[in-house]
Amino acid sequence: MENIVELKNVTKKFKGFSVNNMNLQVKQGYVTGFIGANGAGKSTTIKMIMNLLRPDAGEINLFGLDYKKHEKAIKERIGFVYDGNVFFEGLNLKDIKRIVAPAYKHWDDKVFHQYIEKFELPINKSMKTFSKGMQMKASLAIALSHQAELIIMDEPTAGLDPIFRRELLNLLQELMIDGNRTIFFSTHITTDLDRIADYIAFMQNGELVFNQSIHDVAENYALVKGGLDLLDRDTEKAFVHVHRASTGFEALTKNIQAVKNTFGDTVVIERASLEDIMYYFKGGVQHV
Ligand SMILES: Nc1ncnc2c1ncn2[C@@H]1O[C@H](COP(=O)(O)OP(=O)(O)OP(=O)(O)O)[C@@H](O)[C@H]1O
Repeated sequence: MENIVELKNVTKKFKGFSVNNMNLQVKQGYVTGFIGANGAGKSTTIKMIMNLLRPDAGEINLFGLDYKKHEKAIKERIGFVYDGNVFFEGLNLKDIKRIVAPAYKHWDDKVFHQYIEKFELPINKSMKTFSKGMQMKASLAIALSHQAELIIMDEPTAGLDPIFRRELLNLLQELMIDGNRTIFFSTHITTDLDRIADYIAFMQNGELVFNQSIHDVAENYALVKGGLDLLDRDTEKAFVHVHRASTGFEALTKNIQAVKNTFGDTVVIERASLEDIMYYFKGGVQHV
């Protein structure tokens, strides 16, 4: 099975916001980073993938199974790391483990204790005394202790200090070595993705803009700089969005070849970072 998560024409409407007709595939054996501005709909999508929120229309399959018939079998195979305390606040990790472990067929006590030690978490202290980073670590320790094939994380690096963030990225890389695991996670820290992501799914205003390999993103998107005299209604079509300044323009293209054909060497073409891409897509008029 190539796609471990598959959303087909998924729609979810809230007052003032909707996820529209979303089609998303998460490839097995790879790390997919899920990006988008605040309020783009990432958490809503993740909640639907986790069956914490029901779509109004469309289909969601995980491991080729649907939640209606296979909820337990699906959840068994997922490690979910959530930004926030999903556990009972008053409990300590020992109690939580006692509650959570029996729910998983493949719970591994030894692995759990290894992570608790590695993350330097107190096992007898109430979770309400944990810092945000400690709560994230606890959530991660549990997610990694039942041989999950798919790890889903909603902003796992938010609130972590830079050292643990780097350690976490290394750990995720290690987890990928056996080739059977898939990781899907949302983040605002796009530099983390340069380090570990194979695919980038980019969402804006409730719609998936693209889901491409990081290599294809680098091949397709670029920043273009040049003089204002080069711009007219036709040449501007080569761009997602153009910023004008008195000194010239800077624009994002999703078709480098078209830019080369149109402008030749009258413009400068530079690599676009994921932040550049998000920024320009947010900018307004889109020729997509
Ligand atoms: N239960 C709900 N009822 C009504 N509106 C909601 C609900 N949940 C989310 N929304 C709205 O849906 C939109 C998308 O929110 P969502 O949390 O999915 O965005 P996000 O991309 O995860 O943002 P962030 O990066 O800030 O976490 C927001 O406008 C939010 O207010």
